[in-house]
Amino acid sequence: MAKFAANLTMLFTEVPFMERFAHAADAGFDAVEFLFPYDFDSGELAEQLAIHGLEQALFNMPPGNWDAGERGMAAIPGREAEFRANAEQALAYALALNCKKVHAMAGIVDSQYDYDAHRATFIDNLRWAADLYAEHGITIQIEPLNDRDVPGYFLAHQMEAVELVEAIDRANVKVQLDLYHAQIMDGDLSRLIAQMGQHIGHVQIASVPERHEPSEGELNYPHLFEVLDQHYDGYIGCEYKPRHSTAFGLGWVKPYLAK
Ligand SMILES: O=C(O)C(=O)[C@@H](O)CO
Ligand SMILES: [Mg+2]
Repeated sequence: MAKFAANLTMLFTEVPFMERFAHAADAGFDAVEFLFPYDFDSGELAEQLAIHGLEQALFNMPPGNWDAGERGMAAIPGREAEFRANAEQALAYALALNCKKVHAMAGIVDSQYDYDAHRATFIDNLRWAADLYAEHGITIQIEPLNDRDVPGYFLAHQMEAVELVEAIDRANVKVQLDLYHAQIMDGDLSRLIAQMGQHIGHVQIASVPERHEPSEGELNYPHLFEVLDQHYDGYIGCEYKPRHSTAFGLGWVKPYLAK
C-alpha cells in the first residue's frame, strides 16, 4: 500500500518552515522530506519530528551555491573535497534526524571536462560516501532531473542512473525515481518501474507537465501506485507545487492517508 511523505520545501509554504511539520501531521502524513535542512539547527528539526510523531524520509546533501545555479557537485571534477565535506555535514544531520535516505546531487556538467571525467568523479565520490554512510544504515540516492527544468544536469535518464548504480557497486546507493522527471525524459513508466526494480531507493511524484497535484495532468497515478507496490515499499515524496493552497489540493491523498 502506497505511503506518502509531505515535501516541506514545496508543500505548506503558506507558513514558515518550522511550522510546516505541524501542518503535515495535522493533514495525516506520518513522514516528511525536504531539500535542505542546513539553515536550521538539527536539534530543533529533530524536536519538530518528535513532537509531531513524524519520520524524516529524505533530504539532500548541500548543493553548492543554489542561487548561482549550482545543483550539487558529486560528478564535478575538482570539487571532490567540497563534496566530501558536504557529505559529512549531511551525515551529521541524518544521524540527528534518524533519516535513512540522503540524496547526493550530481551537478551541472563543467564544459572543461568530458563525460568520462564526470562519470569517474561521480563513481569515486559515491563509493566514498556510500562507505561512510553504510555503517549507519543510510542509503544514498541519485536522482535524474529532466533537462527542461535543469539543463546541463549530469543525470537525466533513469536507466543511466541504474547503470551508474551498478558501476558504483555499493548496496547502499540507489536511484531516486521522481516520476515527474521520468515521464518527461523517459516515459513508458509502468515498464520502467519494473525494469528498475530493486534499484529504486526512493520515489517522488507530481503531475506532468506542470508539477502540480498528482491528481491532474497526463499521468494516471492510482495505476502507478499499484505498479510501484510490486517493487518498492518506502515513502513516496509529494514533491509538487500546489495549484492553489496546499490544504485545498490534498483531496487526492486523503484516501491513502486514512488507510
Ligand atoms: O528537483 C527534484 O526533483 C528534487 O528531488 C531535488 O532534490 C533536486 O533538486
Ligand atoms: Mg525529485
